[in-house]
Amino acid sequence: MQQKNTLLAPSILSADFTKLAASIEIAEKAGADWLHCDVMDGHFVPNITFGPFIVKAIAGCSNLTIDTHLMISDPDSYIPDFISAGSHQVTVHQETCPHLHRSVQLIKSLGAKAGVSINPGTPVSTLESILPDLDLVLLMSVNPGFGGQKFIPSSLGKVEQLHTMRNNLNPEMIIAVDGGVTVDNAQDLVTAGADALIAGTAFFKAENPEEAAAKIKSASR
Ligand SMILES: O=C(CO)[C@@H](O)[C@H](O)COP(=O)(O)O
Ligand SMILES: [Co+2]
Repeated sequence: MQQKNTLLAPSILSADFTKLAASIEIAEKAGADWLHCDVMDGHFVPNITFGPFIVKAIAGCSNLTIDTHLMISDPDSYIPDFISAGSHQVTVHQETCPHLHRSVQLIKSLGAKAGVSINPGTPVSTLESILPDLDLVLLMSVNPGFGGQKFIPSSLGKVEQLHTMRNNLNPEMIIAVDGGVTVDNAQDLVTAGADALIAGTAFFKAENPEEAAAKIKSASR
């Protein structure tokens, strides 16, 4: 099988918000592939971050793929705003979408790639019906709401399970892992089937972000 490079998506949540443009430049220079934008509403998750206005500012000063992670209730009402703001990929939570197929089709109809995320407590099997329609799955390896949490070890088995399911149903679909990713667990995650790794703390709080990025991106399968 052809060896693929691991995609790195620094989470802007861990960046210095007083120096957003400089933080984005650090990510670009370090060879990041996506910029991960964590949108939280204080309802679905116990924290509030930012909305389309900030995503637009981020997209305006970056050439990277803008990967927007919506941790909000009723995402359908806001998907158009986040795509107009410059998101190339929009991921919704399975737990927030009673009509998941409709939400996914809405994202695609507006020209963005569509992703679905699941919480650590949600089984991978719940994605089976929607998998053929997806561009990516964002597997949460912490409970969503905050950066800087510890990786939940059982997530590794979920990546393996999803990898098998993806090979059968949608081989082109990307598996991304989000939460507690470090230079030390990156290789295990990629071996299990991850294609993209989201890294907030491990990238922006690293002494040398460029070195951290190189280590994470060197993980291969
Ligand atoms: O979506 C989330 C948390 O809800 C993540 O994207 C985190 O923001 C990643 O941060 P680290 O765990 O890598 O510090
Ligand atoms: Co995220």
